Amino acid sequence: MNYATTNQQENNTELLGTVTAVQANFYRVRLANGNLSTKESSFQYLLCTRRTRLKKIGQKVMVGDRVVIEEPDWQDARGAISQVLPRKTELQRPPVANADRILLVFAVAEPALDPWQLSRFLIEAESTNLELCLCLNKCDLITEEVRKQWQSRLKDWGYKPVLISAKQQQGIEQLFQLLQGTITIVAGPSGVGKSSLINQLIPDASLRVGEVSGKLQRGRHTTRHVELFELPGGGLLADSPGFNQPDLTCEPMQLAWYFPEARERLQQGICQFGDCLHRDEPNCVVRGDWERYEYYREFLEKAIAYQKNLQDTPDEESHTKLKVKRSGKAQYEPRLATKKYRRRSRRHKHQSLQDIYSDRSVDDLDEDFI
Ligand SMILES: Nc1nc2c(ncn2[C@@H]2O[C@H](COP(=O)(O)OP(=O)(O)OP(=O)(O)O)[C@@H](O)[C@H]2O)c(=O)[nH]1
Ligand SMILES: [Zn+2]
Repeated sequence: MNYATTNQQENNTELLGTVTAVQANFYRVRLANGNLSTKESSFQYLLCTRRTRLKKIGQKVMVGDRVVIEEPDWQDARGAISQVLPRKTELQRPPVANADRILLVFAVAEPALDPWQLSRFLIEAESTNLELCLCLNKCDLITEEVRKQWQSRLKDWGYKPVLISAKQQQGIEQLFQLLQGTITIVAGPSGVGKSSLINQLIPDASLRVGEVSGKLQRGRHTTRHVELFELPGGGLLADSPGFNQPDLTCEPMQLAWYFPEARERLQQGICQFGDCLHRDEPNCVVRGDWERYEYYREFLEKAIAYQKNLQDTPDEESHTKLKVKRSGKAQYEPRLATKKYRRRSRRHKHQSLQDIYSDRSVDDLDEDFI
């Protein structure tokens, strides 16, 4: 028995922890023996279930959630989650609660840095409203001059990138400082060096693989599966398979706010029309001579097309839907046609979005989807 930790219970204080992985109905919880910024990474983990009461009230438990644990069984490292503390932030793709920041990783070469692709990812990251840190990797492959060119170009976009080389371990210390004591989600396209960077940040590979249960092992590339890994200097890091194909699913009216250049203009002036989409409207403060304005126009058309498609064809895509019963059994049922004149509930709209953009498989489903 671990007396050091049980003391917390004897003192009548709650046993608190952070959920670092979720699979089916099990939650791996890192106990809070101190705060996130502690230098000692001697955290204890419990494999927990969720109290029936939480299921009944529909309280979901997400990775990143701060939870209260009851009846810890120290011998078998088990427990039960009895309460989920209020979330600071909540992200759907990847599903992470209380994340502080997105660390968007791109490479300056191999593959070549494509401003259009970078912008797609930036928009996706901006739309989360989390703090955004842009990290440019593989700086060992370019000259000082090219480095400066990128820095200056990105400054005009409104970003101050952290330049690193995971291979030559340059700039890693700067990132360590930044990530300390916070929950960060790593995102970026394939091949830019995310894994190499994570290996630098968390050199002890055993920290990256769930030790509690074989079921919690890494490597399931579904948008639903996400895991938090402990940084040796304190803080938690999540890889984000669900963040790798950004779609322009935001409200067209919101899009301009996700471009720092446009945001600045909107903060300094007012368009004549309240519903200005900053295309050809008279007296628009956003339209103008800034590098990414053309991207804005292009992304806007995509966002409009996406919203239109969502309104027109939510039910025609599939004539069946997956229904998960209270017993946990899943079965396909015919979809009912949505009556054109019936207003769809917000909850329904929300679910449609998720259905279209999650690649979850039947065995990923749990009772949260009832
Ligand atoms: N020159 C150079 N190569 C790097 C650097 N970082 C990573 N690489 C190489 O880039 C390739 C891709 O690196 P990964 O870490 O697998 O990239 P990733 O982003 O995790 O890729 P996915 O797993 O496909 O998402 C590997 O061959 C790495 O050796 C760097 O700083 N400099
Ligand atoms: Zn405008």
